[in-house]
Amino acid sequence: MKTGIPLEEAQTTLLELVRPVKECHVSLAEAVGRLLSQDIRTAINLPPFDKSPLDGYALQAGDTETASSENPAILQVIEEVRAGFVPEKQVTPGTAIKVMTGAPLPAGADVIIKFEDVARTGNQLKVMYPLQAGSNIIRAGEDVRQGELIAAKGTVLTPPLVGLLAGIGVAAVPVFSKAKVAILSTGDEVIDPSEKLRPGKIYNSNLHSLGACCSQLGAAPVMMGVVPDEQAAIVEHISRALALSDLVITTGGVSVGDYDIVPAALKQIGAEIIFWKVDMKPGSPIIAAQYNNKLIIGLSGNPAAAFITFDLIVAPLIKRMLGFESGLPPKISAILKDNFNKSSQQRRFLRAKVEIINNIRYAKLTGEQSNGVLKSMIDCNILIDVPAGNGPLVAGQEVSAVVIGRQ
Ligand SMILES: Nc1nc2c(c(=O)[nH]1)N[C@H]1C(S)=C(S)[C@@H](COP(=O)(O)OP(=O)(O)OC[C@H]3O[C@@H](n4cnc5c(N)ncnc54)[C@H](O)[C@@H]3O)O[C@H]1N2
Ligand code: MOO
Repeated sequence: MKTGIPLEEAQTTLLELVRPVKECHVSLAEAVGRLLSQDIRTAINLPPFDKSPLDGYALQAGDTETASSENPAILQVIEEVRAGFVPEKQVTPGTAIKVMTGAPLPAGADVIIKFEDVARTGNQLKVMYPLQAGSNIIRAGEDVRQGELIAAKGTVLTPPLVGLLAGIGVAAVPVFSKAKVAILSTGDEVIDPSEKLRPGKIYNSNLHSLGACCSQLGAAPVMMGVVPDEQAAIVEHISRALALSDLVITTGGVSVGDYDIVPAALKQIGAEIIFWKVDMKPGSPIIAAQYNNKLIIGLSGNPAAAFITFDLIVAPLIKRMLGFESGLPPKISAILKDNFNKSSQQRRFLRAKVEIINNIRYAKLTGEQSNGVLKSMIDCNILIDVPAGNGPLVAGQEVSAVVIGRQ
């Protein structure tokens, strides 16, 4: 078992151990935000046939070559075609077929003229000017052509893409399955927000913040509730969580206190401990283990520490399980807007928000930075990466940061 490893080693070691979960098919109504698990090529032209863009008459342009107001082309209307129906007759010289918007172009016709531009008496149609063959016709395949690649495997399904899939007749969309992520909180002091607060107890925020993170990523959280600081109970709950999910996250009980027994419980289950403790603050006591090819990640119980290690270490794993190519958060540099007065013996991540002013990117701290404070996560969309051994930070200095990109 490794201990005190750099964050990047923790990230890459774990990323190598996860694969996208299975594929499944979902309905169009459930598809937005999911990732395509296969390339999609269209089996049809869209639109599937040449059609009319307006309510008018389909005819042959050749009949109108010499047409004028004084000497109009006179045509015989032989049929009417509504959208959704097909013409029974063909347009031949001297004839026209009335077509509604969306109706197929009748065979033999090479131009469509709108109602407002003709005069009609009985079945007789007068066209007062010459028409250009090919005008006012929507061609088959104008949108997409049969065989064309519509979207590649790994593409996120957006509303226009969902619409296009519907347009080419894909009703069941192949997507990567939602990874099931079990979340379990440990701690004798932790109670459900629905309970009455009692002395010494604290409401369970981790279960819900991490469950919300999983949902936002597109995974399916499996909320396992709270388990007391008893090894047997933790063993039982983690075993159950393993059976119900593709990845297990626990919070609390990973430090060195007398009741920090998640590491011992993992060993009792027979899980292989991959590492314990990452060289970062907050969240350093994170533990990662594997059992039957499933990962179990034990995060610190401190709400901000749990959140930050989730963003930096767990979210990339979930993204890969959901089919994303690279789940690692991007890095940026920015000008610090505030002072931060503490020195950092350990590598430290500070909660901040990006602000762009006059094209310059600034990082503004979002509030109190201690490891239990959740409020400063609310506006946080970047984590400033302060190297180990750094002294206090001063407003105006350049810092590097990891984009967590929530909100
Ligand atoms: N002697 C040492 N003590 C501690 C060390 C150390 O190195 N030596 N490390 C500290 C650091 S850093 C951290 S981080 C914490 C990690 O402790 P645990 O992961 O074992 O977490 P707990 O002790 O169970 O809880 C920490 C804190 O968070 C509160 N908590 C726990 N679960 C929840 C929850 N679901 N929702 C809201 N709040 C929760 C809990 O009450 C504690 O206050 O260890 C330090 N100690
Ligand atoms: O790792 Mo604890 O690092 O302060 O939250």
